[in-house]
Amino acid sequence: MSSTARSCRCSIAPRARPSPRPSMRRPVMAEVTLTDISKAFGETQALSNVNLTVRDGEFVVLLGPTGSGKTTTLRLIAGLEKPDAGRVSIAGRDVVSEAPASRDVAFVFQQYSLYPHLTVYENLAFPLRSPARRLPETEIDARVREVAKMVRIDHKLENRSTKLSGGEMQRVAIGRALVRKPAIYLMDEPLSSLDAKLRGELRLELKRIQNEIGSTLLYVTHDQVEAMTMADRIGILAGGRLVQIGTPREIYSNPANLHVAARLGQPHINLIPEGLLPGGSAPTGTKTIGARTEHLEIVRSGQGNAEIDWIEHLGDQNHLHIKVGQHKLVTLADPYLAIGRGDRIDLKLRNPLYFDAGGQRLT
Ligand SMILES: Nc1ncnc2c1ncn2[C@@H]1O[C@H](COP(=O)(O)OP(=O)(O)OP(=O)(O)O)[C@@H](O)[C@H]1O
Repeated sequence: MSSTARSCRCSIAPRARPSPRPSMRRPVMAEVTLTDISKAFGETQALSNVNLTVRDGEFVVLLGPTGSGKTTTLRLIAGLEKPDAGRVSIAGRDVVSEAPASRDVAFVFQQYSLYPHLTVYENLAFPLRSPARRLPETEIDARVREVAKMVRIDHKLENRSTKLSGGEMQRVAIGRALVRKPAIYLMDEPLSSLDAKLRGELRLELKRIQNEIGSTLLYVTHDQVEAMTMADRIGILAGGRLVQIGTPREIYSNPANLHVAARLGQPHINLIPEGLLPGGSAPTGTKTIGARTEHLEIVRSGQGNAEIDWIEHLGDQNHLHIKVGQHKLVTLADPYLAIGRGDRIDLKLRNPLYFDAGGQRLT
């Protein structure tokens, strides 16, 4: 894994965190570190030499295609799997030999695993009622009500969990992790079973809550919009390796290789051979050029080097499908751009991304 050494062209000022409410403040510092972690299941190498630090209070999102090792990473931290090699430490303590219950982590899964016969109140109180905790009822009650307010389910405390909508159930599942105040929250695609509108709403809620309580959170998703909007840093996993970690802006603007470049951006980055389009100045060894919308200049011209093949109307924006010889590119365009199917255009590159034959970024 390599933490990208490239400097970000657009630096992002650290965000000020609001002070957490006194009762929700976490009792311990909670940095999580994976050192040289490898894990195989039979012939499948799920993770190879993964090094990752989630800093205290940080929201890190692991993004990667199916089978890239995201869930395995969470399960190793939670103690549900043992690494073949490497160390897992939480708050400076090596936890590899500790049982899951002693690790002080809370796991939220994709499917809200609520107790259907219990009310929302009882579901939220459940983790606080373990014999090991022995919390007084008054404290349990105060915590349940505070968390219910935080996840905006306080108006349904007496409802059976089966009487809730999908979004409400997932709020309860998140609330049930929050009541425990663990050192770290691990979330495995907690929003993926919800419809797009709810996902958008809960995305904002989750970010707000994490900001409010300043918790350390490692979150797994396939969804680039979730990663871009929620993460302090995004870690890109591919084939069991952490190929890059950085702020969303760094990962988007300064991808270390073709794989990372293709993970972020809508429409997908256009990957074209060097020499296909004029403009830019390719360094020696360039094989492939990565061109997003902001790297393409379009001028209408009767003699142009490209042709508009198709226009997809998305409402606020259009996707222009452009043909350059045998190659097809897609770019975003203003819906008012006076251009139509079959029009010829001049297409030029403007500071695109350059990659060598091995797919590594060149600058
Ligand atoms: N218990 C297991 N037994 C055998 N193979 C496993 C097991 N758990 C994971 N794997 C394999 O390890 C690899 C990584 O799996 P993992 O679930 O971590 O990927 P993922 O990135 O979370 O995928 P998805 O997005 O589909 O959940 C995959 O090839 C998977 O098939």
